[in-house]
Amino acid sequence: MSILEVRNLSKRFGGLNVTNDISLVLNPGDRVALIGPNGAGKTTFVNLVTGHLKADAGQVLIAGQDLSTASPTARVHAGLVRSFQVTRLFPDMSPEEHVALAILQRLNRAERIFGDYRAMPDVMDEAYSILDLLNLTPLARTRVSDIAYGQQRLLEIALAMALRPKVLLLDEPAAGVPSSDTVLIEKALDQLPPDLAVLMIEHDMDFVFRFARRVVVLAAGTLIFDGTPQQVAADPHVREAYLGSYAE
Ligand SMILES: Nc1ncnc2c1ncn2[C@@H]1O[C@H](COP(=O)(O)OP(=O)(O)OP(=O)(O)O)[C@@H](O)[C@H]1O
Repeated sequence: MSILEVRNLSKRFGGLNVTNDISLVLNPGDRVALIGPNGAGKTTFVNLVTGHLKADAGQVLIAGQDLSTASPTARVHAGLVRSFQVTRLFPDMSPEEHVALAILQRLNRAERIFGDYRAMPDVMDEAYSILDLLNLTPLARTRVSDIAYGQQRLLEIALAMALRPKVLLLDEPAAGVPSSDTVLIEKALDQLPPDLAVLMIEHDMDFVFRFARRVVVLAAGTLIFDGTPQQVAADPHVREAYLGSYAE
């Protein structure tokens, strides 16, 4: 069964068709890059899928459940999780604290947030398995303000993983990261659970070609291509709409 199914999703802003009858299916284990020129409607599409924007028409099914009118929180509970943004991290807190608190929140034990989570072995075990997954264990007790930006971005993904996603939505995970550190992000993404479906908005085409096994292209609100990275580079419509000089 597909883990995310988007059917005929549409959204207009004033006279502009920002999302034009888009359908998309993600299966467990998919690694999909969502690309398109600036203003193509990528962010809007993701906001419609997460429920942060209301669609004019269409359906969103998560693990077979129709959640088209459900709140963003209900969609998170169903397994659709978007990575947090660095701007939402607390500079004085450590990665360990961030991840432990995210786990407590998921477990509805947030009332114990001010208790000592270090005395909760289940929370600590899970926190460290997530920190390990993202290669953050050596920095577990360092203040976020003292860790490199690339590792802060990994912490965003760690927080999303603490919510036990079935589908993980990533918004340009390597944006702003110095090129010397993008390999850290790539390595960590390679370690994500194989049955997790990942949909990533990404502009960096080198990154896309290394990460994605499937590429979806939006142009002017319309899905114009869904195929392999090898096919995308050769598709004349994509070249015309987007890749331009990159594909030459
Ligand atoms: N709240 C809004 N009200 C009106 N128009 C909007 C709104 N949000 C986005 N738009 C317009 O919808 C179009 C798609 O924007 P969107 O941000 O989804 O594109 P994008 O592909 O994510 O772009 P980028 O790569 O630059 O982030 C743009 O023309 C944008 O100006």
